[in-house]
Amino acid sequence: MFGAVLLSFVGPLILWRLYAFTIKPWCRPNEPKEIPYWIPYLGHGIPYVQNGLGLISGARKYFNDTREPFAITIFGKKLYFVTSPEDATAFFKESETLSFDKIVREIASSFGVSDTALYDFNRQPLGEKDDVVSRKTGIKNPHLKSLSQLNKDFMKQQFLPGERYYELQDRFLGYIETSLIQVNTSNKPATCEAASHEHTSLMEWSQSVLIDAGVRALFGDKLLELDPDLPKHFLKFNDELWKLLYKWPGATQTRAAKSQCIKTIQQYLALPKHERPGAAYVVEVMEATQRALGIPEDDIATVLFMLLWSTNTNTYKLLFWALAHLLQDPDLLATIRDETAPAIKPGKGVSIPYLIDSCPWLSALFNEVLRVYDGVSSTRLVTAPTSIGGKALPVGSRVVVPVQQLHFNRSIYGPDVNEFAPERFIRSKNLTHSSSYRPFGGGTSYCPGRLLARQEVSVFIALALARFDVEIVGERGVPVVDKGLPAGGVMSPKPGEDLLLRLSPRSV
Ligand code: HEM
Repeated sequence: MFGAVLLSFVGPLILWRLYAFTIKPWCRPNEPKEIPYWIPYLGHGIPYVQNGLGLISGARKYFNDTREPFAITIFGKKLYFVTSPEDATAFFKESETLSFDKIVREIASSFGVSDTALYDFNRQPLGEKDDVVSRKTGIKNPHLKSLSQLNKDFMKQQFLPGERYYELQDRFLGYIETSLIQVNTSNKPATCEAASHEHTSLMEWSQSVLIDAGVRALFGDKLLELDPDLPKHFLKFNDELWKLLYKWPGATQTRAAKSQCIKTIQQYLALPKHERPGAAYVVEVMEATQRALGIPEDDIATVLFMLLWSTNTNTYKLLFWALAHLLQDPDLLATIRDETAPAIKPGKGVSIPYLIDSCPWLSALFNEVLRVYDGVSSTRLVTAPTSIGGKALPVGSRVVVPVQQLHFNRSIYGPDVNEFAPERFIRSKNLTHSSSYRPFGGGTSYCPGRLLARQEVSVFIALALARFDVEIVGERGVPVVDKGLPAGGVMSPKPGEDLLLRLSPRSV
């Protein structure tokens, strides 16, 4: 009896598997091959959440490392993965049929932006008379763009060099500088909640200085006055955002952290303008244009929270890894301390052009940290028939470039690909222009914050080395990275992996 039931279940399963993974690929050679699985719908969902990077590397090797696009089914969705540099370039160029906007829309929905607001955001005005945003705010919109398209322009105006950018840069870097000036009696920077009275956690140091600067540079000081714990809620949310994106059950605490941040931004928005001075252009213009469209305040707060998230989600982790490696390498530390010293002029602040153009080892460290720890997976929705690497991608499917597959390509980076070796960027000056180096994506969604991210990390390191002798407490190697969770950005260390530091002021 049991045998018959088993057979009636197993028989069709074997037939289905034979059809899906042997016969169908044979009949349709122009479609990407798929990694076989046994349980329909589930596919490789669990291994993806447990060790997504390992699963993708395993899949690439399963197909003999040809780097042709391949597919993996994850919880009922078939994702197409692109891992060769040439295909990644095609992916970023193909902005017409591979839509990033639709993915942003899904992310916005996971953040809690309402369907009505999303509709308003993505609606293109039919003509000048219908262009309410332009009429009410005076913002020119000759191409009748939707508000979500205009937002991209606002972000570029804010984060790419120009008058508005320099204003933000001064404020951002000014906050970092102030945070690193004050040292209280227990030898820790004033803004840091250290792990003990004498020691500072590297992660807390990186988080407290950069998130504080990030929030203040965008919103002025008011937001942190309204909720001094905002950075804590933000970090809780940031660590677990993947649960919302993957609709993971039981993400109550993640939702609570998100709601807390949004509630504070809503309180901020409810204040009269004169009580919340110091907001950046991008915050002001996003608020004004959404109000013009009649978008409710809770949606405006959620959209501004997305802005806060996109500007702060990665950089503190980048700084953490840069310092974690630097502090284990006395020669590199001495080199970077020497080369950055001329950038710091007492009373005149830090010279950014000097740090960026005349400090090759600092740049090499920054580039190598991004190569090794950036776990970004650029994702697009296929909106019209598209072919990449000679393989047809079905309309409605998702296609992903997992950047780690490019950054650990032995044929590009050589036999030491698995080593942390900043000198590779000194040896090969053009490596950052390689199509296999894409920490900030590419094409129309090329990260507008890439310059600011580099400056934040560079200024922090230069000032920290000039102002402190930084020692690691105890015998610890570089913390172990958590490759298990679907990071979606710069990866975190595994829980409990951190470095304790002792900071002693240097006489400058
Ligand atoms: C280590 C730091 C950072 C990394 C690794 C990073 C990475 C990326 C990547 C890969 C994308 C493109 C996503 C895609 O095409 O699928 C992106 C987009 C974006 N990034 Fe960054 N980013 C960083 C820092 C920043 C900072 C500091 C800001 C703002 C100040 C920022 C703002 C944005 C925005 C607004 C977008 C969306 C652009 C669009 O919609 O076209 N990022 N980032």
